[in-house]
Amino acid sequence: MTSPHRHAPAGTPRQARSVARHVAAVADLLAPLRSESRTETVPLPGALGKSLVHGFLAPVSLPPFANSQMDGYAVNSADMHDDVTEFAVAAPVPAGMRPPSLARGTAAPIMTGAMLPDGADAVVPIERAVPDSFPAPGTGARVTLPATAAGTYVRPVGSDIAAGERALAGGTCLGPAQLGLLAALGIPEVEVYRAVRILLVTTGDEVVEPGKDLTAGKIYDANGTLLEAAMAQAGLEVRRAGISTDDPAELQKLLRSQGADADVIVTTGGVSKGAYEVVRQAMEGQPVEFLHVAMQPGGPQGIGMFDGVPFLGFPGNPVSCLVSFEMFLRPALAAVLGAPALRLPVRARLSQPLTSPEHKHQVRRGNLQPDGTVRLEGGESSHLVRALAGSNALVHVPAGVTELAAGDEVEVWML
Ligand SMILES: Nc1nc2c(c(=O)[nH]1)N[C@H]1C(S)=C(S)[C@@H](COP(=O)(O)OP(=O)(O)OC[C@H]3O[C@@H](n4cnc5c(N)ncnc54)[C@H](O)[C@@H]3O)O[C@H]1N2
Ligand code: MOO
Repeated sequence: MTSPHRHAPAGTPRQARSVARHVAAVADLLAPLRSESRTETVPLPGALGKSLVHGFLAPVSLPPFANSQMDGYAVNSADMHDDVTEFAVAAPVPAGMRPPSLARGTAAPIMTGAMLPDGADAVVPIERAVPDSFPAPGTGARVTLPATAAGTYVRPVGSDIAAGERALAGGTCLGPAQLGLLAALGIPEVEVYRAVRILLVTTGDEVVEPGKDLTAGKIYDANGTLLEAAMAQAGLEVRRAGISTDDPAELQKLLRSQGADADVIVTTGGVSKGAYEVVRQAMEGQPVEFLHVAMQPGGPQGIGMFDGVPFLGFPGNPVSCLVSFEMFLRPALAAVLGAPALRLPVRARLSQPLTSPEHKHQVRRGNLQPDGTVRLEGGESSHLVRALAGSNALVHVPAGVTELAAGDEVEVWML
């Protein structure tokens, strides 16, 4: 008698680990990176893409004072009894200092952002004044203004954030907007987690540096550049150790000579089931596990420690190693440190049908269109770098889903 569950489906190792479990395992491995010893205080521009160590409260209110939202006249709305009221034009409100109080029955020319004088509670834009241009100061001019309610075109003190309110939470990934808020609050430097240092090694006797001659059986190293760029864009500090041959002793030497001060060692290739899996062999005797994640591409993975340094062994196919970075290393670092930011997940409609292996989470590459549809680029194979280069998104087909039709909704991550 056969049980439908007795055998793993073809191509899926029995003990495949789920994507979520592997993300958690990578996060556990990297948890020690969240340590006081890995923090630094840097001027704001140096904090871009890094994660804030401590949350903090606003030291000042924004705006710090009530000010005008328009170029126009500051008035006291209580002076306006009719549809239109004539005012004596007061001295213009100077920018950057406290203006004198507004005398009743007068309207003071005020520019956008200038402090509202005491006694004023509204601003009438210059376009609504008669005449609709500012008179020369001190000419005894008069202006007619329409009835205006208190608060009109006034930005109240603290209307953005009040002093003492939470400005940013610890673990926030600092992008331009967050750094802009810090600057607006008058904070010149912040304590962040230092950039994670990656030692990146690509492997394979067949792999040669771009620019060298391509002899029979050789291919150019795409992974080194692809991953270095992906990691650099995510704010990681990457050291390339070059290409290791398939000699495990050479790889060990390379890792020992360059890996000691790395936060994480990442290799590509040499992790599957071939006869010469250099990474597997180089890790013998180290607490490193080689396993299969129920994901396509990027199934074969290595994880553990090499000489006490956290180690991740990504598969050698170019798309597989990029997908491994996006699916495991980025989310794990985001969970542990708060940076890099997670990819933005959006819902999109497939513009064509697809099939996917039942027990694997499939990650296809695609192009999200302005109309909310996503067009798949290339097939599922993990050697398709040209299709990857034409994509702007990863398209997720969760385990358990075997077929999707054109028009079906999928989650995509914007790259
Ligand atoms: N019998 C099995 N064979 C394979 C399995 C399996 O489960 N059983 N898994 C397949 C999958 S899935 C993947 S992914 C690969 C992973 O292989 P490795 O990590 O051992 O990587 P390599 O064999 O070294 O290379 C795979 C592929 O990628 C090319 N490559 C390697 N490095 C680079 C580089 N730096 N730049 C560009 N291309 C690179 C390499 O030439 C191979 O074509 O294993 C499958 N096999
Ligand atoms: O994981 Mo492999 O990446 O399916 O080609």
